[in-house]
Amino acid sequence: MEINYRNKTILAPMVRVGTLPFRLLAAEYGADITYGEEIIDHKLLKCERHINDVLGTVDLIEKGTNSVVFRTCPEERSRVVFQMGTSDAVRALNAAQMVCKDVAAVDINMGCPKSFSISGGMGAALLTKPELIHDILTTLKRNLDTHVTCKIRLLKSSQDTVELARRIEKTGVSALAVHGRKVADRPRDPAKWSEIADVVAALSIPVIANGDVFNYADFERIKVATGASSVMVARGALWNASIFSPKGKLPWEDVKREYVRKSILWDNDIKSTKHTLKEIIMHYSCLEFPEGKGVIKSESHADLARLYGEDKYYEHVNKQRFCGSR
Ligand SMILES: Cc1cc2nc3c(=O)[nH]c(=O)nc-3n(C[C@H](O)[C@H](O)[C@H](O)COP(=O)(O)O)c2cc1C
Repeated sequence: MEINYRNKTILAPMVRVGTLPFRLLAAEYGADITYGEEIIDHKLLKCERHINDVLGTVDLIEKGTNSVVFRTCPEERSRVVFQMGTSDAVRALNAAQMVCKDVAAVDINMGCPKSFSISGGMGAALLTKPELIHDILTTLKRNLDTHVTCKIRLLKSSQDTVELARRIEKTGVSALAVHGRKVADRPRDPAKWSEIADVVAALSIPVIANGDVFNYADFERIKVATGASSVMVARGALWNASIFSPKGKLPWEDVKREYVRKSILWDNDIKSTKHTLKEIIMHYSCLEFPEGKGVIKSESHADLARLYGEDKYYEHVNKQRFCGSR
């Protein structure tokens, strides 16, 4: 299925946040492309693909468990990007083949600075191995009938980043996302939009600019500053997914409630729902207050539905499921 990377607003990959309900929420507010959370190839290879007739979803479930590693639905097929962590071309291909028919693109994470990624030779560890990057991306490109992209961080100098970006472009990827921070930078350090601009100027494929977009107006600002036509947002969307709406942000309480409803509807992993809610609450309020304590104590979506006064909706969804439709 065709996905066009020019002039797009994009939900960034976010671990434990970017599951189906959050992606659908962002899309409802206007996100054109929505990335899933990073999933490691080893984990995907332990999964089986299931059609979930009750929810109308495709689920990748870890064998021998009930754990849903990835859930998607036909409604998002044309815009969902599956992001993978890998350090090996053949393993990446085997894993990608399990999902490529259900998603619009496969993206390789080359920016994660966390030690679990680096120690496994994944994420930002790839940035210093251009040969391996080439091997992984060309193997995927040659063998998959879907878009292949990757997401990088900035290297030590702008010249180094541009050199790597040029090598990546030669592999035939459809787009390159650039997070405007270096591996050692912290999230509070400002993203270097000028160094993203250097990459945009050097490439002809679409470059997706990422870093420090917190309002709808920032989409235009980063486009002007970098020359990139597409923009990716992580924290700005996590805190208020209606950032994608040209009409302006909705109150965060309303967005949070809609997220709870979608999590109930799509039977989200409760850990992911709680994690996302906690992140939102911590940004605007405090986990010590009754709402935060209530989220921490909740063990199921039934508990969360009670907390947010959505018990009727929860009952309705369950009745519908019992009757055979979502
Ligand atoms: C909660 C959270 C989880 C993240 N998980 C991922 C991930 O799975 N893969 C990835 O490439 N980047 C991940 N990132 C990095 C973001 O995609 C993005 O590059 C970074 O936050 C900068 O964008 P921002 O300034 O809009 O937040 C994550 C960021 C956050 C805040």
